[in-house]
Amino acid sequence: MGSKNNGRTTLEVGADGVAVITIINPPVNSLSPDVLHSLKESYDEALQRDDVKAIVVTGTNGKFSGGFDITSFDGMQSGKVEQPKLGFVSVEIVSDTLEAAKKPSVAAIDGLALGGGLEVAMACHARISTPTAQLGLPELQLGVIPGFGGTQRLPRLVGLTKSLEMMLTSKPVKGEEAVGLGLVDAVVSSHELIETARRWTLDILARRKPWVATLYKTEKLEPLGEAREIFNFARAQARKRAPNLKHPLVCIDVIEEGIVAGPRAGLWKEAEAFQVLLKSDTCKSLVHIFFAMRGTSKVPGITDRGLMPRQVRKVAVLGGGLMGSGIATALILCNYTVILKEVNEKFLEAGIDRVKANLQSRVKKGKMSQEKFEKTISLLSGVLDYERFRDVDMVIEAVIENVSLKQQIFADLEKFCSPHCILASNTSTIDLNLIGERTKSQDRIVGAHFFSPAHVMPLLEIVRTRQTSPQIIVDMLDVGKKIKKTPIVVGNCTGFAVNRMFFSYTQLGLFLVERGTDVYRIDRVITKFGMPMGPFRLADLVGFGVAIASGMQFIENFPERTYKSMLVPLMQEDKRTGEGTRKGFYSYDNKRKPSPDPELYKYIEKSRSISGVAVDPKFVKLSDKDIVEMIFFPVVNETCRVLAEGIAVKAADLDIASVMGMGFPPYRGGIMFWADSLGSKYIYCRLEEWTKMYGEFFKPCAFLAEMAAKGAPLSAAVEQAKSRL
Ligand SMILES: C[C@H](O)CC(=O)SCCNC(=O)CCNC(=O)[C@H](O)C(C)(C)COP(=O)(O)OP(=O)(O)OC[C@H]1O[C@@H](n2cnc3c(N)ncnc32)[C@H](O)[C@@H]1OP(=O)(O)O
Repeated sequence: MGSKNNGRTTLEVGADGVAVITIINPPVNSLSPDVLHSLKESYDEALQRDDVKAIVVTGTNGKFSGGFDITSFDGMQSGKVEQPKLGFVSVEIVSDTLEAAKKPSVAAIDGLALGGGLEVAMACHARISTPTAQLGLPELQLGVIPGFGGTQRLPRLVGLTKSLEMMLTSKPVKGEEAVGLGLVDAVVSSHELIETARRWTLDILARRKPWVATLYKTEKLEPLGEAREIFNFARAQARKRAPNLKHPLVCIDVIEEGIVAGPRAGLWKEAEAFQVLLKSDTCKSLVHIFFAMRGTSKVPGITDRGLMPRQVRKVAVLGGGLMGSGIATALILCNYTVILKEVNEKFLEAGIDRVKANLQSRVKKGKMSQEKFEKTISLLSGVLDYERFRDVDMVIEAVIENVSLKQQIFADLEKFCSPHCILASNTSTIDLNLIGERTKSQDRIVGAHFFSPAHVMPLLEIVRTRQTSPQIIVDMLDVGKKIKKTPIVVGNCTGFAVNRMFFSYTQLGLFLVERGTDVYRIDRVITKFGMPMGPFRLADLVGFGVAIASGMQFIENFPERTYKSMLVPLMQEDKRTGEGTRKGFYSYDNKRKPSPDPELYKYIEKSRSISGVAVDPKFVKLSDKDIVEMIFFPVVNETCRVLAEGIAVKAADLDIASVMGMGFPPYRGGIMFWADSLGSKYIYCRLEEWTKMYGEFFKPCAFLAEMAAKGAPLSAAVEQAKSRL
């Protein structure tokens, strides 16, 4: 199958006649083609040897297996690596060698058994796990379905409803839940795991415990009529949740085949579907996102220097507003001690109340116990001055966007904090060099740009200036990881990476509306493309105050590519500023449900007349494809500039920025990956055509022009991007 030597299994036979087969392929013991071959060989050997009575399968270093080796997907997709013949793993190895073996086997699961890892475990005749082990079939998050028999065995162990939930959401269960579900047979601590599994397999041999071939179990399966209803419900849910995705529906079909036509038929249908889905654009995009997410914390010149992150124990947050309180919440949730500073008692109390409310909402949803709430909130204390800042390891400033205020704060911080303290600002627009102008500490000033609500949104932009020291970036990356954010390291400029993309996105909506495209149609088309909401619904949600403030920054810094429409200011004049005022592009009822508002057309008319633009029938009848391209190609253009200016290290980081910061659909691989699927030349030509018709605003940047001329993909251009850092 594969050519690279990539992992193996070992076989050790004890005096009790139990052979322990151990999967070894760090870091997660993934099932590479080599591991799978070796697993078959170890099994064949154990089955042949007379001194082996029974088998235990386990993984090295406290991890059973993280599943099929995702790094081998690329080779199989491009045809560089030969795909295993149909059914080789699921039928020949997993079913006909492991499950059909004449000697009993038990899986000893610690750490994780995901995807193919759990599928191997389910083919054993029993499973023992540790209470915290994670067991799941997360293949759908990679655009494929379980391919080693998981679609057939999981329903037979836990029932249809739970197995569908586990596969369709890709969420694992912990060992302690798994035992209740029937997925594992017993839960024991790590140090008892192998011994218990050895005894268990000998007990099976002696018929003191059942010898179960899961593929043929039926008692957990619902009767056919009921099963059909469950499938139909699951299909309706899958269509509603992700209308553009086919593989969840394929997964349901494959499970159904096993119920209707028997598990062997199900296995073959699964094998065929897996091979087809592996080559789909959705799978390629989602696998790209998987690796891109893990790649954002690998920053050339920073994380390859052997620097170790310093320990951050205590963090001070300045400002208890929406952002500051969200940041404080994110920190205490991950066990950091936090001091929240405000300017007076009233603001301080309000800030602490916001943090409490953030935690309480978890308690209400049953995600946090009252006891955990008390323990978490005890990590937070409030102050009105800098006295207690002397022993903090990091400060995150999150006050209003006012340059002189921030300059004063950083000058004060330099006086009160220790010289090792990291000085971070949550500014979303202001130049960090300006913020640190009145200090001598430029080397430890860094941007920590959170997205609202900060305790929920997964992205963190870490902004570095030319002076920020690599150690500070390494420290920030570590804190980011500990508070469960995906960090992207970016350079210092107006709007950094995410807001620059966002700005193009919202502006183009205004351009189209002034020429006659319907507001609500644009939102519908963009939602159908896969964004969580269209640009107008989003503007309402965020509130026009933010849109206007960042708009001003862009007009100032990038005037040649700012579309100047009066629509938003006109609405603001009438106090229509979005969801907060119950009226924006939509009107909102008591439950904040949006509906189209005919009054909006009055404002559109007025802004058209100010801009001197007439309705163009072409724009009234624009196709869905044209709407998508006119909204997103300028975003691609701006993203190219961000890359070419060296604001981002690599295109894949911008894919993650678009997915996690903007809500760009991950199954399209992020903005640059999607652009490359269409081709740089095509995007360049369309932008050129629009530039001629509608002005400089659409003009493709030099980087895009260069890539188009070479016929090169935008994401292959890392070397060309000259870093400004
Ligand atoms: C036919 C079958 O049905 C098909 C399959 O099995 S498809 C695979 C199904 N399995 C999965 O989807 C699991 C994917 N992995 C994960 O969710 C997480 O990596 C994890 C929960 C296993 C570990 O998470 P965490 O401890 O945070 O470590 P994380 O940084 O994600 O991973 C550690 C390293 O292992 C790699 N890795 C994780 N799972 C892998 C896999 N299945 N194959 C290859 N590499 C994998 C990661 O890329 C990362 O590599 P890096 O250090 O070079 O960046």
